Amino acid sequence: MKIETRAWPVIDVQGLSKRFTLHLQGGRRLDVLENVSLQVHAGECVALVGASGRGKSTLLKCLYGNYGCEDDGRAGARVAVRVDGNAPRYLDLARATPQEVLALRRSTVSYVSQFLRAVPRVPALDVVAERLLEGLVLGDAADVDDPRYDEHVENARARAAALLERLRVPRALWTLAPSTFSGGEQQRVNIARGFVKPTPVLLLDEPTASLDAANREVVVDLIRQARERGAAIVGIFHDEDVRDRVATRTLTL
Ligand SMILES: Nc1ncnc2c1ncn2[C@@H]1O[C@H](COP(=O)(O)OP(=O)(O)OP(=O)(O)O)[C@@H](O)[C@H]1O
Repeated sequence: MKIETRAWPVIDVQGLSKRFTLHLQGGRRLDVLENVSLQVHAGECVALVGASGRGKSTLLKCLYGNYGCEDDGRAGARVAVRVDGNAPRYLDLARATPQEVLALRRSTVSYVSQFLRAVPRVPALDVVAERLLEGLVLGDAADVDDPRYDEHVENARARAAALLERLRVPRALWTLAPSTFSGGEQQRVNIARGFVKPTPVLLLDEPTASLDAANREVVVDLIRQARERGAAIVGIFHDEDVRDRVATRTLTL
């Protein structure tokens, strides 16, 4: 489904601040983000730039709901959870319940983190396919009885396989759990998981960091295609060549 470009932003951050309180260090306070504003429309890719430690990854984690945002009643971050129809419906991340954040991740926001959090014993193919299975749980006794189970799992695995193929993950690895994979192989499984579902929002934390030139090209293509289908993308790309080719603008933190 192509998302129409509209006047309103899919991601709308207004005056966001984020501080950490280090309880084990006498309650020291780290002010990481100060009054950050960012609007991202469908089809845009905003690259976060700035020196190490300026809070680029922290901003992505706020948008993914990993980190709470400060809520002083005026500032905040919101993500449009309904992007069709005439008016967007936003989820305010400062006030969202854990269930709302989980639903947002299922339907709206995909996140490629720097490192894959590999679940022991789950094969690479299913790490990717799971993202497409909505509420179904692979192998769960109750779900196996669901009449849609076989068809859903087959479709999800076929789409996961196509993406792993495109990302050149050797077929012999698909049935193995990624915990023993090389850094680049793990990152490609991570990328496949992040891209397999065409969500309206994509958050990318150095998606090409441990990739060789050929795989970097595949990821550049995936990002451009996501933009073309209307995804709103925020990413960190230390490789300037990649950044220049995928980003529509930059935000300096
Ligand atoms: N959970 C946390 N608890 C305490 N401090 C944190 C936490 N997460 C991040 N920080 C601090 O926030 C600051 C910003 O970190 P962040 O990872 O967002 O920076 P960055 O701009 O992405 O850096 P880099 O380019 O090096 O990856 C750092 O000083 C970091 O130590």
